[in-house]
Amino acid sequence: MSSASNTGKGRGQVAALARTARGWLVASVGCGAVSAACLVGQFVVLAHVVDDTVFRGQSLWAERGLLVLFGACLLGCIGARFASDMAGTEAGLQVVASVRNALLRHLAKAGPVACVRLPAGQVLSVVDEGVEALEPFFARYVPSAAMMVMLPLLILAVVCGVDGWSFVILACTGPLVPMCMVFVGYSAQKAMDRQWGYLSTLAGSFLDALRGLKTLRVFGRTAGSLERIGVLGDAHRRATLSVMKIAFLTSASLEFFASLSIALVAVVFGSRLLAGTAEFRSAFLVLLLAPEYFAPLRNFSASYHARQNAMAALEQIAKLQALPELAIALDAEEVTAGDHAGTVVESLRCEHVGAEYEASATVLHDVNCTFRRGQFSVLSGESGAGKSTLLSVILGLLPPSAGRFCVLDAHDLPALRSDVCMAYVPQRPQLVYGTVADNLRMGLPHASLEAMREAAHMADALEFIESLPEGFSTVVGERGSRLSKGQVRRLALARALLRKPDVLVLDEPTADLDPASARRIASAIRQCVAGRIVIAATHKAELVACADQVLDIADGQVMVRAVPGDSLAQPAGEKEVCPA
Ligand SMILES: Nc1ncnc2c1ncn2[C@@H]1O[C@H](COP(=O)(O)OP(=O)(O)OP(=O)(O)O)[C@@H](O)[C@H]1O
Repeated sequence: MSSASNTGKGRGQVAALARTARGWLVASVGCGAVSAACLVGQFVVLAHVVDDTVFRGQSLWAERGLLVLFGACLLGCIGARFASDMAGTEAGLQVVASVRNALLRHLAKAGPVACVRLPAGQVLSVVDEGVEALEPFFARYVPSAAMMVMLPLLILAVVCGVDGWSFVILACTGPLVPMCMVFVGYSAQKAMDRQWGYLSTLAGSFLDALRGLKTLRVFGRTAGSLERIGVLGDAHRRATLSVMKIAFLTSASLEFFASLSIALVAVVFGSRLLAGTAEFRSAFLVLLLAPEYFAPLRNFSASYHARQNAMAALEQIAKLQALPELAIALDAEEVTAGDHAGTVVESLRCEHVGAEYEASATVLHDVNCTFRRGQFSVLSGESGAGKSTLLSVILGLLPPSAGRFCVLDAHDLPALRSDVCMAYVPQRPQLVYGTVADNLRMGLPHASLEAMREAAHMADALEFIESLPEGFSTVVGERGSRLSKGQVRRLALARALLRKPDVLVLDEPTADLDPASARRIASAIRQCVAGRIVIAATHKAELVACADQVLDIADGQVMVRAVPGDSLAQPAGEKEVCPA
């Protein structure tokens, strides 16, 4: 993508973001204007008072009116500057909060299928540091950019009325600063982009190393991984240093121009004062104003790297925002049993459904099948056949690329997806750092202990939970590291059952389990079938043996296998075929 189109996009994004905190930004710039006016007023009054008392023999008492005015301007300047800073900070914080919320909402809509297209480390660093980088842009850069225009123009106007030579010197040297900023801006932006690239890769590598510590250690690759992280850290340090170098060089060149210009004004005025062709009041006022003419330019330069940083961050944010919204939007995400009274989901139906992750790489095509209430359906097939893909379509995480997936209610009428209480046990269940109860309540936030015990009992997890040192209050460790794989799986099943779902979707629910545990889980699943739709993807014979319907997936197509004693001919949930 060309840098011009990037810049255009960046400007569009900035304008859209500025609208979210427009009030505070206007307040910040407005207060900045008041402080600029007070500052100039204060110096005009001071020059008057000093001239009157030192050269015109006036007493301070005679100047009391001007002294009060000076005090008022001083206080007004301090107060307005404080208010401007506070309003700018508020604007920055508001933008950060709104961008982060929007980004998180978008990631939720993109869903897990789209989110895995970017490395987790990158997503993490953008949502964290990337969004934070917008705060100094709106809190400092935007107000200082406004101030850089207002205060120098005001000073130029005053100086123009006081002394022509000084006006010419300031008017000629002032624009050198923004020109210098534009010149260094391009190389600074490149350095910033490089810095962001290293930060994202570093965050991703660190996360991968933490997750795969066990494997790295067994393979003897811990040192190699640490070395790689070290190299990346070093590259990030160097990129940061080059950014700082540009920032320091910019401010040094600015200082040079400012000092040169002020010295020139002083020398020109000094020589004219000596020659008696200029008066003290004007010279004093111009010398008071000259440093203030450059101060906002200096502040602007100091905050310029905030702009570069924000532009680099916006580019990363745009990549996250470009993730497609694959997950079906469920407004009623907190749907639980009872919330959808009146709708009893009778069946789920795939009609000529196709599924793909990337265009032209179809995983499933022309899938026709029905999942009925009170029926346990098993998706079977070789690894990579597309079982999890079909589950993603059913869960609404991947929209069908062809055909349609529909939900039918008790009257065989289409029901809204958001009316359906679904629960899911993924192939690799995720537990959070917290207690057993915390993890169960992710399924149903205010579940009672009794409800949790009941769900745990159904999932064959109650016995092991009660044998833990603190029962339901035992901390499970990072991603359930203090539990066995089988215990994690049973806990995840209990979490799903706690929701009392209409539709229970399970991906390899008996993986990692010994035959006895697998049979117990199969039997537990079988017990849940009454009154709900249960669908599992599995390779395991003990689950296939429990099924009312087996769907074989091969070559992207689904074949319904005949099962002896099909549940259509048998009352719901009463099948007892789980092997002992
Ligand atoms: N997020 C993804 N992006 C791109 N391709 C994917 C993604 N997930 C799966 N695939 C591809 O889709 C195909 C089907 O994968 P899927 O996970 O559905 O198979 P599966 O039958 O569940 O396999 P397993 O039994 O090993 O879990 C595979 O070729 C896989 O490489």
